[in-house]
Parts: sequence; structure tokens; C-alpha cells
Amino acid sequence: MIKVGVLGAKGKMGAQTCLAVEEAADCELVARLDQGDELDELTAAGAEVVVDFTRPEVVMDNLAWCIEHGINAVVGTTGFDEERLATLRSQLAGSPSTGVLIAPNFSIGAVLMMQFAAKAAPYYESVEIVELHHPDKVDAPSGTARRTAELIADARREAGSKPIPDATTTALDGARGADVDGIRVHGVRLRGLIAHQEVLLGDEGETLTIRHDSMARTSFMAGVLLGVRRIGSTPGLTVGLEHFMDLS
Ligand SMILES: NC(=O)C1=CN([C@@H]2O[C@H](COP(=O)(O)OP(=O)(O)OC[C@H]3O[C@@H](n4cnc5c(N)ncnc54)[C@H](OP(=O)(O)O)[C@@H]3O)[C@@H](O)[C@H]2O)C=CC1
Ligand SMILES: O=C(O)C1=N[C@H](C(=O)O)C[C@H](O)C1
Repeated sequence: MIKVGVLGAKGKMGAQTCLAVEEAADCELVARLDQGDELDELTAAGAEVVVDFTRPEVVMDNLAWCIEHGINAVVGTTGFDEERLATLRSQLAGSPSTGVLIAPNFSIGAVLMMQFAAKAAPYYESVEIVELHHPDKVDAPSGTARRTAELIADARREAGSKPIPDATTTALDGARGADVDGIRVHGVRLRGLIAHQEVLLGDEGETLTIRHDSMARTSFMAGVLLGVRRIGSTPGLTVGLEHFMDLS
């Protein structure tokens, strides 16, 4: 049995994760913590893996504590840039048997969408991303969109792709979206939505649209449990659930 603690347990994703862990035959939910609770409850309960679905402004403190106490972490919270990842790598160097998984999206379909988009991007002159989410989301663009843009930009750099054409010389602020590593990312916030993304690719006479939709938060749970099961045997920092999937 893997002893699991959940941070952000009263939130939308944390509550769903508690249910999934309780239902998993090989996991035991030993701690559910939220805002104001003491992290020491995790060690007292013997947690071996912590799942973090909190907020970008608190997740780094949570992870520093987990690494210091040798507790593996599976992280869905967004807000990770290169600087934060470098900080985690250096903290993990001091705790070589501890593992941290940062997964911008735990949905298997979303992971595939990101991989397909990166594969397709060098074949098209143009590519832009539209992410669509529920209006209670606090960060923009989404972690998934940022990660997709980075994967696409890496693939295009590797293939020697030309810069994406765009003749815009005048624009209202935000009209062309955010620039993430040279890729335009547009955000929609709409009641009724959960988490959705389109990657639009275009060239002479054709377009390709790759779209993924999470219609319920249960869509993330298979990926969360995969992370929980694998992180104990994967020391160091892993970025992206694709590393725990056989995609070759
Ligand atoms: N990787 C993935 O697949 C997914 C990632 N996410 C990401 O997960 C994060 C959480 O999303 P969501 O569940 O929708 O957000 P919610 O706001 O519903 O939940 C966050 C919870 O964390 C609590 N919290 C805040 N600070 C702390 C703290 N220091 N310790 C413990 N708990 C704390 C919040 O309490 P309070 O409200 O009082 O602040 C709240 O209960 C976001 O960054 C989101 O983008 C979401 C879906 C999927
Ligand atoms: O806040 C959300 O809801 C989601 N957050 C993650 C993100 O920012 O990419 C994952 C998913 O899109 C849902």
C-alpha cells in the first residue's frame, strides 16, 4: 500500500484526488490537508507520496518541505518556469532518493494532444494555441498551454523551422494573445467549461486542428494515480507525465 497525503484537499482537484486514492486498491489516503493545516501532519501520518493541487504561490514552499523530509511529490499545481525547475533540481540534489513529478496535465488525452502537436508543428508554417477553461481558474495562460508551446518551440527549433509569419503592426493589448517561446497562446474563460485546448496548425491550402476536452475532473485521475505509483521509484525531477507512459 502506498501511503498518500493530499495538499489542497478541499479544492476541486484535491477533493477528486482524495476520492481516487481512497478507491485505489494499492493506495491508502493517510492525510488530507488544506489552507492553514500543518505540513507536519504528513510525517505524523507516514505519507510516502504527497499530491499537490494548491496554488502557484504556495507550491514551492510545500515542495521544499517535502524534499527536506524525503517525501516524494506528484504535482499538478501550475506556475512552473525554468527558474522554479532549477530550484527544485538543486533541492533534490541534497535528497537523492526523493522524486518529484511536475505534470502540467494529468489527463492521458491531454498528454497525447501535446505530443501530437509537437510532432506536427515542424510540418506547418503557422501554429497557435487556444486554451479554454472555467472562469474560477486563477492563472493564464494555463500550464498545459505553456508546456505545449514550449514543446512545439523545441520541435521547431530542432527542425530548423522558420519564424511563424505575422504581419500585425498595430494591435490592442492582448489581441494577439501571449507570446510563449515564440508561439501565440490565447485564453478563454467561460462558465460551463472545465479544461480544453486547441492547437491550430496551418500551411498553404490546409489546416490541422488538434483538440482535447476534459469534460470532468475524473479525466485527470488515471494520470494522478500513475504518478503516485511511479514516483517512488523515480528519484529526481520529472517534468511531464509522458515520461511515465510508453509512447515509443
Ligand atoms: N495538472 C493537472 O492535470 C491539473 C492541474 N490543475 C491545477 O491545480 C491547481 C489547483 O486547481 P483547483 O483544484 O482547480 O483549485 P482550487 O482553488 O479549487 O483548490 C486549491 C485548494 O488549495 C488550497 N490551498 C491554498 N493554499 C494552500 C496551502 N498552503 N496548503 C494547502 N492547501 C492550500 C485552497 O484553499 P483556499 O481556497 O482557502 O485558498 C484550495 O482549497 C491549479 O494550479 C490548477 O491549474 C487543475 C486541474 C488539473
Ligand atoms: O485550473 C485548471 O482547471 C487546470 N489547470 C491545468 C492547467 O493550467 O493547464 C490543467 C488543466 O488544464 C486544468
